[in-house]
Amino acid sequence: MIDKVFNKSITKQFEFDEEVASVFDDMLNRSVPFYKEMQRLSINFACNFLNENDKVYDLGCSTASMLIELSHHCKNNLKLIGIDNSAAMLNRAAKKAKAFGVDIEFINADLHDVSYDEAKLILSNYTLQFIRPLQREKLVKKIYDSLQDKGIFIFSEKVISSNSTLNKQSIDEYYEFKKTQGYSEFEIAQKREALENVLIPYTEEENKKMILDAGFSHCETIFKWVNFATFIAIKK
Ligand SMILES: Nc1ncnc2c1ncn2[C@@H]1O[C@H](C[S@+](CC[C@H]([NH3+])C(=O)[O-])CC(=O)[O-])[C@@H](O)[C@H]1O
Ligand SMILES: O=C(O)C(=O)Cc1ccccc1
Repeated sequence: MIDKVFNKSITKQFEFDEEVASVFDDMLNRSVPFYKEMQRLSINFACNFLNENDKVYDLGCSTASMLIELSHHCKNNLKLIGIDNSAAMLNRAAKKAKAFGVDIEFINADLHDVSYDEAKLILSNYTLQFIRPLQREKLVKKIYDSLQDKGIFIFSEKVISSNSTLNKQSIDEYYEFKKTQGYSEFEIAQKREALENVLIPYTEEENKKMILDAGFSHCETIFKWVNFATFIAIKK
């Protein structure tokens, strides 16, 4: 379904509710520049590290697009687990996984409340940005602790620039992108307001510092378009 969520006047904060879930795949494809390319690159990098029966978590899996694509592209059998605190998202995720014949365990919970088993790969695309800063650092430490040795954390985030001129230009560039995707100025402004204080982006440097502070030995940006970035972190 086509995303028209912000075509009408909205006064509440952004939420991953039934209405957003029902149009989510379209929303993400039209709101995240090069979403499919980011997904393709993340999967290719991930597959190089994965072995038979490895455990993979997707934190904030939404409608499970990433896990379904991963299962299609990796030659190994994987144990896939998707976690999200939106029941509306997981309903759609379960239906999609079934339709594509992919076996995924879904956990409807807050990312802070889950105790993670040891995993080879943890994915989290565009989800840490919704976690309050102090909690975010704690969650990343938990992610680090849950990974096996040589485990991998691949995540994507909307980022800001520490240079205010470039930051403003980046926001303008992103809004031009949204216009090319068919969003009106009204829809763009409404969503911007709804996301205020809900989506809290870090700079690329702050993201890397958070990762290294958690104990990871390496963090690399594998993809970046203006204010959207994908990182790969390696546990020694
Ligand atoms: N504390 C939390 N606990 C659990 N889930 C959460 C929490 N906070 C947010 N979420 C969930 O994180 C997801 C973020 S969307 C991820 C896209 C996906 N990764 C994709 O690549 O398709 C990104 C976006 O919409 O920008 C939503 O499904 C929330 O319900
Ligand atoms: O659409 C936006 O303005 C964004 O910043 C990206 C986004 C995409 C999907 C849900 C929330 C935010």
